[in-house]
Amino acid sequence: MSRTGEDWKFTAVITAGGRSSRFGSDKALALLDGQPLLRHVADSLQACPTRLLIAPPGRYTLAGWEVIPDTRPGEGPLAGLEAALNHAQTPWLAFTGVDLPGLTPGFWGALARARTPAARAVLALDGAGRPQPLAGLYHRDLLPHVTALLDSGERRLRLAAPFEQCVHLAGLSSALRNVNTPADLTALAAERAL
Ligand SMILES: Nc1nc2c(ncn2[C@@H]2O[C@H](COP(=O)(O)OP(=O)(O)OP(=O)(O)O)[C@@H](O)[C@H]2O)c(=O)[nH]1
Ligand SMILES: [Mg+2]
Repeated sequence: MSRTGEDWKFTAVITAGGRSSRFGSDKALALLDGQPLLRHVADSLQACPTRLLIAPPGRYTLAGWEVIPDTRPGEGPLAGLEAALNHAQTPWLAFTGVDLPGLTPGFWGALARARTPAARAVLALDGAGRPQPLAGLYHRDLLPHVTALLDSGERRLRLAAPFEQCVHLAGLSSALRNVNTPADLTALAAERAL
């Protein structure tokens, strides 16, 4: 798929308002192959015409990315998705977090090609066969549903789209390596050095 073709007309979103409590320092800035994790993720979405970083103003500098503050700070990535849906410039958002440095343009292209007319989310399955909601395509029609979830006290990102409106895609789990702890990062760096 062409990186400049029709399919790249997503609003790219990185939600980056977390506390990195398991990592112990800001994991977005932790280095892998000499680059911050945030940079790895951003590079996978650089072809998107609009790029949003949901984060406290002043926390990160990422050229070409517009910083949008959380409307519900500290309420988790589902709240980050709500803020992003409110600012969507396109029908579809490519939404992810700071801690999936294995994402690539090819990953997003595969999700784009898996969309169906009825789909409102496209999620890849991880190595255990579970949908990974932190690296997915979400349609802006989901905004009222996401707001209703948050208003009711729900915080689970995996509920952002009703199951029957989700497309699930196998075969992409290697892109979904998630860094939550320093040990996760050490293991990933060791594998990449092989
Ligand atoms: N916008 C926004 N993003 C969040 C929020 N909480 C977590 N995130 C992001 O969601 C993604 C996945 O979250 P986690 O892996 O739980 O990250 P975290 O909350 O920083 O880490 P822990 O404190 O260890 O759970 C990361 O990109 C976080 O920055 C929030 O309140 N607002
Ligand atoms: Mg968390």
